[in-house]
Amino acid sequence: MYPNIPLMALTAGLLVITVMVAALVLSGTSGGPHDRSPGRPAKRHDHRPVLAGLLTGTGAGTMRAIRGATQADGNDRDSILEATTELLAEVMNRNGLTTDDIISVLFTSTPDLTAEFPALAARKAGFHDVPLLCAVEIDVPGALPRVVRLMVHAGTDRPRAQIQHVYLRGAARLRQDIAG
Ligand SMILES: O=C(O)C(=O)C[C@]1(C(=O)O)C=C[C@@H](O)C=C1
Repeated sequence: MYPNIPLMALTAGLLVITVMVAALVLSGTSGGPHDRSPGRPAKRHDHRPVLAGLLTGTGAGTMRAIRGATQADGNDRDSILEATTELLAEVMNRNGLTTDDIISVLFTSTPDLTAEFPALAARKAGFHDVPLLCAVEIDVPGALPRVVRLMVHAGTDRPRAQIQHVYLRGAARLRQDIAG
């Protein structure tokens, strides 16, 4: 009696497709990246964050965006790296994140900060395999000088209402409405 190889392959293929479709459907129904209901917590024994985690490629839950900003003391390498390192550490700590949870980080510097890329601070802090990008902020007349801003995308089980956005030093005045 020989095993029916084509039938076994077909069965295995159908099983894989079924699991993938189930994961997609479940992650889209609640707590997934397309969930527009603000702050709806996951159920106690909810398996959906795990499936969503598989889809985000991180250890956990839904992809969330976290904002932050700080002000460097001056346009020199040490000041930019020091301010950025502090900001990143606060974002990670206040939101209970590890580098495994991070999907990407986008930085901007005001046009007066040219001495160093803020991304270097992230690499020094261990974000080696995280996609990073730096850009120049819009040069709005009268805007706060020497500001490093960031946007972190991370996989997390926290509902959006519990995300802590971090504004430090002189940048604390920028978004008093959302700063944690
Ligand atoms: O959140 C900040 O860092 C701000 O300065 C505020 C603000 C905004 O108006 O929403 C302005 C400019 C930045 O590009 C991002 C956001």
